[in-house]
Amino acid sequence: MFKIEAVKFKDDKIILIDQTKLPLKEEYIVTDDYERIAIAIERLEVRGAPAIGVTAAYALALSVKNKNENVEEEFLKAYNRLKSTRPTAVNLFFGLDSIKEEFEKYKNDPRVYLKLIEAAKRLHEDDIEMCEKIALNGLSVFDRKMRVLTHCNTGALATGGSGTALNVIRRAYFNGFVECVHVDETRPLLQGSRLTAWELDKLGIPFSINTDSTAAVLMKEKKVDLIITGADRIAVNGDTANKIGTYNLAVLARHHNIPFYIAAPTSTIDRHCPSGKEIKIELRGKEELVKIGDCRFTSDAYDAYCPAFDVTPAELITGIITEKGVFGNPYRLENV
Ligand SMILES: CSC[C@H]1O[C@H](OP(=O)(O)O)[C@H](O)[C@@H]1O
Repeated sequence: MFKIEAVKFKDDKIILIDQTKLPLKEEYIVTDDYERIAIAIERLEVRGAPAIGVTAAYALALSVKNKNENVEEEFLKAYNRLKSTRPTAVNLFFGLDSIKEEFEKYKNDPRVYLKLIEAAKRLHEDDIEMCEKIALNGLSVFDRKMRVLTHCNTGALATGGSGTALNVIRRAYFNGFVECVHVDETRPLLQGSRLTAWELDKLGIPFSINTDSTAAVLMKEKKVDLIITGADRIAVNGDTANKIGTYNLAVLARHHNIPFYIAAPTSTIDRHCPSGKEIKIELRGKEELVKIGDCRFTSDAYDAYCPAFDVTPAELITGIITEKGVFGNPYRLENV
């Protein structure tokens, strides 16, 4: 069976499928250079909170490969460069800090590279296991065959494993609980119509793509029974940052009395973040709004506002599906 992997580590190289080229081309980036990985994260050639955390961990480990002098200096240079790539997804910092902790233990040990790679592989294996537990726990939110709407991409392309929200949908489908999936195209970078559609097609799960602005009428016409999206950072009180347009869905879901769930690993919970007010939202360049791929469709002289994420307040979230279970309101996630 076709296996989708956002990131692989083989023969001391990181292998990424270039997500900016999907679904029309399947091209790969193969490198051991952390700077190339930093650029890949910034360009969203690899994207999705857990996927960038795993990828950055491998890249940081590689920064000390074959280094015999100035090892700590090189490591910290790589750490700071990778840390600067994208500000919102907490998994990036979780991955980098996991490797940094390991480096502090082994920085004077000749086996330091091997130890850091082992730590990165453990992080990757944990992510794979987390994805399956989330999918299993997510089954509890289905009480019948349901039509599910999702936003952005939260499948294997967004993680080190089989995905979060889209993995819940996948497992529910193969357990007979999903009739079809409504896929928000997810402007401006179209992670839905390009990546989620590609994954569902490979899985043989029935879906249809809709513009983000069509989600409201799908709910009004009672064509949606459940909404599940991913997350990039979850505050202790349950406020959740996710792809821009998620907040819209949560407000609409409340208006139409439709259950709205977030699916994410507990590594996406920021225990130092009391509420959504403290979450830094990444602003992307207006190029991403005035072009699709290389095709410009409006003047670049116009101003544009392009936040990559928005924050959904906890009171609009029915439940948060994690590998440790499904949590509900009121959220107190500092010790999860
Ligand atoms: C499983 S995390 C997926 C999460 O990441 C996406 O953002 P981006 O494509 O910009 O990396 C989006 O917010 C998804 O929900």
